[in-house]
Amino acid sequence: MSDSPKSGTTRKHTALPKAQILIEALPWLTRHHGKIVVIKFGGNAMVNEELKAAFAQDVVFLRHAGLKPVVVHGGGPQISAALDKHGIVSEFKAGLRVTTEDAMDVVRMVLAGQVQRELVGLLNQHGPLAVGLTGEDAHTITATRHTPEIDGERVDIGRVGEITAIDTGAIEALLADGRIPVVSSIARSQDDGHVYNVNADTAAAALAAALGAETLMVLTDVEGLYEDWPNSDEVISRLTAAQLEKLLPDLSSGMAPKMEGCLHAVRGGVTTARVIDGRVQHSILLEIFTDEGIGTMVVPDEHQGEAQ
Ligand SMILES: Nc1ncnc2c1ncn2[C@@H]1O[C@H](COP(=O)(O)OP(=O)(O)O)[C@@H](O)[C@H]1O
Ligand SMILES: CC(=O)N[C@@H](CCC(=O)OP(=O)(O)O)C(=O)O
Repeated sequence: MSDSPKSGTTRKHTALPKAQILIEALPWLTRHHGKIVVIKFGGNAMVNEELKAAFAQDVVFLRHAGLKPVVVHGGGPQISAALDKHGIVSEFKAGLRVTTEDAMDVVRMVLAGQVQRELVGLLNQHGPLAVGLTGEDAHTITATRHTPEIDGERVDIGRVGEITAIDTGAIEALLADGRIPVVSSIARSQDDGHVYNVNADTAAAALAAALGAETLMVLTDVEGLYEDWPNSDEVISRLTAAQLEKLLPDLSSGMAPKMEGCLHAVRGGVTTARVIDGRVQHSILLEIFTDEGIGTMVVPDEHQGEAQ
């Protein structure tokens, strides 16, 4: 068959849209160059191997495109499964896991020894890039025992930490060395020396603010913040900090720490905080490098009315 001139023409035609895609990314590449992006990968978004591999590709892509990604991971469902195997029943109060001393050992083992190791391994398939640490390392996250107020009373939920300080030194040194830090949400208390279980959304937001990140991106298992959950799946695409603050008291457990985290981040100087659907392959790249922003974006109040 005379395929040579024809295939040459076909190659030119298919190359053009690919080049266009790359060129369209240019303004975003310029805008985000050198900026820190904190990406929280929720346990519920780690649905299957393909998604985890695509997540790792996206993060490595960002790094090679000149951004500075920092990964903070969750692992709620993975912790619950491991506790179940140990015969420990999972209980949540105010959206936080009631964490006994025995449960804390399991939480630490699953987050630092299992989920973090797996993500570091996937990222490092692309080169010697990822380094895992927990909030315990180099005082990255310091916490004190958290006793949330429920129905007007302080409630003891065990080894759950409230962040009191962030030391960004270790993460900044890794970023300066071209590495991708992968952080597990475990903290140590300087008061009693114990380790504490910290909600991963809260940890990601605190790190984003302390690092002066440009973006906080929270990957979860829904499209974003639904306006009237669970009755409708209408996603709120954009919120100012003030608008979000008004909504916070009505949010239920899964979304509450995420949206509180987004508010904390933008009030702490982060330019945008986004909740996006981690079930969509390459959602990170779509969000950062294209117009097709998906999910819910939170911006500081002074951006009210501005196009993003
Ligand atoms: N307003 C809301 N919009 C979207 N999801 C909500 C809302 N309120 C509660 N949720 C719940 O929050 C869940 C996401 O939080 P979570 O289960 O903690 O995920 P992750 O492991 O990603 O942190 C959703 O699957 C949904 O069930
Ligand atoms: C105190 C507390 O609740 N800690 C969480 C930490 C993991 C987490 O936040 O994981 P996701 O992001 O997947 O929900 C927990 O034990 O489940």
